[in-house]
Amino acid sequence: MRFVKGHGTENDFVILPDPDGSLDLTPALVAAICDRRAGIGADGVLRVVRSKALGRDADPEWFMDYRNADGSIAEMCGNGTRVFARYLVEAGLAAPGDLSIGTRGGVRAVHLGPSGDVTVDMGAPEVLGESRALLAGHPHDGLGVSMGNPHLACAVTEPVAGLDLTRAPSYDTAFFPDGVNVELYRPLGPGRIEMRVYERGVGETRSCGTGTVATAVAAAHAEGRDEGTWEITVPGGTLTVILDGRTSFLRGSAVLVAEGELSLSSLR
Ligand SMILES: N[C@@H](CCC[C@H](N)C(=O)O)C(=O)O
Repeated sequence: MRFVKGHGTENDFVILPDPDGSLDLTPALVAAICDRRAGIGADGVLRVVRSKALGRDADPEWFMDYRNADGSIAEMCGNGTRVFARYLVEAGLAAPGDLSIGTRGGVRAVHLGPSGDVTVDMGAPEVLGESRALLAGHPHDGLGVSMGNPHLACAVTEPVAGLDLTRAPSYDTAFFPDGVNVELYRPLGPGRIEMRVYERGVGETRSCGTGTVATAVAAAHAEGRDEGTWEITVPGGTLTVILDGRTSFLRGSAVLVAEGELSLSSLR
């Protein structure tokens, strides 16, 4: 079957056009596609399917069926939504400008700007409360935030480049019964943050859209506010997050870099 490869600030995805929902996308197939040696390699898969084919008749025409690299399902993916929108427009399935995309986390309004940036209305963040992660034996206190999917955003004082993210952080499984994405962030000055992330179902990635929004929420919360604009630098680039007290916006680049034919029989 045809595939397209794309990324948003180096959070990379294999896009599988499956308009009628006929593909049997098992966790094992997703893991095989995302394998960086035996497959295409990616942080996740974006299946492009008509909402109607899934019985989601009230949703917009296109549904983003997002899967993590280990085959697990997540409620939402911010960078994935931006790359998905780029694909819809470049494939001629949606007009440039404003469009809506169905996700498990709800309908997301997207704007494709003339400069190449893609902005998503990520919805209202939900503050879950304080919790703690253990990273390479070191405790890190943070703020739990739901962006549809669960996050724990922990402030650190040292440069994030020096943190050991080679192993999964441990966390309070009673607080996060469905697992959690852990962000480590360092404020650099007004509206500027650097961040790294260990994603549930993936491992360390070079960017995480929902994670940057959760980080902005935690940074704002620490200052007793819920509004502002942040430039958040991740290993794969820089994303802009805007909080207006009601909703949140994520803005950044989204590019398609390759397309080809996937041998499903070999991968299976
Ligand atoms: N990279 C994504 C988040 C993907 C889902 C996450 N790993 C989870 O399991 O919740 C983003 O850009 O938001």
